[in-house]
Amino acid sequence: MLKKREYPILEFDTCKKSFTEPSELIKPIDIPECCVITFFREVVEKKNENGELKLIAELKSETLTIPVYETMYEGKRVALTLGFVGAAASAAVFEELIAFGAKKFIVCGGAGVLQKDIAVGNIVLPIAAIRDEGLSYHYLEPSREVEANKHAIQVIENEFINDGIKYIKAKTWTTDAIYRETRDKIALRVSEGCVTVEMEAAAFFAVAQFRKVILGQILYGGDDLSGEAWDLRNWNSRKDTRENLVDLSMKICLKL
Ligand SMILES: O=P(O)(O)O[C@H]1O[C@H](CO)[C@@H](O)[C@H]1O
Ligand SMILES: O=c1cc[nH]c(=O)[nH]1
Repeated sequence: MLKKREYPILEFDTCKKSFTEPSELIKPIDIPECCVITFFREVVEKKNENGELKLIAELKSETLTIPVYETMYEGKRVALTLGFVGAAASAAVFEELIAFGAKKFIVCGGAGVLQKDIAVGNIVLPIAAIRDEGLSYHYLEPSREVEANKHAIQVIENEFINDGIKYIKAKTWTTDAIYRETRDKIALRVSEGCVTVEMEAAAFFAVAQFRKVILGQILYGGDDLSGEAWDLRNWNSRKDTRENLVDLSMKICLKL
């Protein structure tokens, strides 16, 4: 039996096998090896309306169904689907995609910025995430941070450099509690080297390590938490940034 610790979240189980093992519950499908998970729903919907996507699966949960599509990028098959907001739900979607047979992933989403000079739309490449969420503690021993996959970081950077895309390489703060981002917590995370805050990176990195699949994440600067008051900056209406990022993610994913 597991040793009881003061806090349940620290009771890490080294046993790799789950009672609910995804590979025993979910049958593999004919899914492309490369899969882009995006949080930009309107971009996926537009591609679907334009007839660019083929539905290959549906990930059902109690409250909503996430479509999994396949598309072609420069003559190659790539899967395209949506993330589910929050570490726990995103990790479940990710597990199911792995069980289907996908092996290489790029995630693209937005994040709050903790540094004033990161404009809306600026690209951030997270190299590690501060584990201020719960999900990753079920996959990896407790630690402050989880690193992103080094190969994925290299491939993403090569593409940014080749395409002349400016980017910031830094840590991100993954939180479960969007409405408990306090001044002092923001200052602490900045002192630890974080430039963004979001809700999924630590979970994606932890599951990827545990399942031995390749995953890289690309964020773009959204709302601003670096000033006196929170500034929405209309970040989620940046149509072009979001469309370009999904296409760029497909291009990079096929190079992983
Ligand atoms: O645009 P996305 O990637 O969803 O980013 C951020 O916005 C959501 C919170 O509103 C969380 O998912 C967080 O990570
Ligand atoms: O998690 C998040 C995402 C965007 N903006 C925030 O302040 N927090």
